[in-house]
Amino acid sequence: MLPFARVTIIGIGLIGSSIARATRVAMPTVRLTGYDADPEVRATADALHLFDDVADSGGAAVIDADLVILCVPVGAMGAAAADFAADLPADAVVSDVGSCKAEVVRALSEALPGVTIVPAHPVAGTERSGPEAGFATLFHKRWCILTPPEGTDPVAIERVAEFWRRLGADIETMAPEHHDRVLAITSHLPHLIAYTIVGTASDMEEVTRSEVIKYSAGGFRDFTRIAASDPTMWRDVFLTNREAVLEMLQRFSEDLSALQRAIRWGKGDELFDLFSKTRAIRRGIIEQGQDDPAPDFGRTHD
Ligand SMILES: NC(=O)c1ccc[n+]([C@@H]2O[C@H](COP(=O)([O-])OP(=O)(O)OC[C@H]3O[C@@H](n4cnc5c(N)ncnc54)[C@H](O)[C@@H]3O)[C@@H](O)[C@H]2O)c1
Ligand SMILES: O=C(O)C(=O)C[C@]1(C(=O)O)C=C[C@@H](O)C=C1
Repeated sequence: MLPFARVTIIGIGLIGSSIARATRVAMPTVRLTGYDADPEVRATADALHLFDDVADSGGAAVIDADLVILCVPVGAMGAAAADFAADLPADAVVSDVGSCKAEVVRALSEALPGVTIVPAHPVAGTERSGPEAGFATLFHKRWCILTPPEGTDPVAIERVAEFWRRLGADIETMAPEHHDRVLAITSHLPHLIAYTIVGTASDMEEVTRSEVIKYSAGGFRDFTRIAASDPTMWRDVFLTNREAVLEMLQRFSEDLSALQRAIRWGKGDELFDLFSKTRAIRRGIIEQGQDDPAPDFGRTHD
């Protein structure tokens, strides 16, 4: 049996449009409705036939939904939920895909008192955004982390888990605060480093813009991909997951200073030991089959 029959997606960007595409493939009889605050995005979603219906208000979009998934930037979750709260059916389950969870859980619980909320985070994405950037296989073999508040109906949790399993994801459940600390180091800090390194390189007088482009075939190129990620999304992530990111940044700065000292004093053994350890970590990730599959999964550009 299908976990949900009428699914509404609020926010039709990379993630919202990927969920719509993946649902079409995995659960073709599900009735899909979409809504986005931006009328141009709604028109594009219509033209791409991503949904059975593209509604022109949040309320109209949720009126007969049994699952509503918020796919808006984390700083907009509370307002987007408040927008449809009055029209939400009493038995609907609300979920989201936000990249940080504690603050989103708080904002959704405040906007939707008494509603069953099962927050989720598919740990899958690209640097692109908007409805044209999505693709149906984005969630294949990727983690989807559920962070339900204590006391959430276990049946609702299992239905949301099953929905994501059908989109190809593997499920993990954890507390929102734990999620935010883990993702601060594995996702948020790497983005901050990429934004910094690309910004620094382009600011340096002797490294002109054209040289940055010309010599970016190596490691730097990987950083430029990450640093091309959506500015609104990432501004919201850093402001929303502030404490965990600052904690990880402090730890990272200390480790960076230790490396700086090792280079200054010619401590080759220290450098070699660290680089050997990190090489083993990368090999472990590949052996577990968790290497980034996205390049094979529908990207049309790099
Ligand atoms: N991009 C990724 O790699 C990735 C991965 C996992 C999770 N996420 C999370 O998914 C969410 C969406 O990210 P995305 O990459 O799809 O962004 P996106 O920019 O591609 O799409 C977001 C859409 O939300 C719409 N929107 C903004 N405020 C709204 C509101 N109040 N009501 C209705 N629509 C509104 C925007 O118009 C936009 O079309 C974010 O919370 C992000 O943290 C992103
Ligand atoms: O591959 C990328 O482009 C991503 O940044 C994806 C990524 C990540 O950091 O892993 C980014 C943010 C999300 O919340 C989940 C996934």
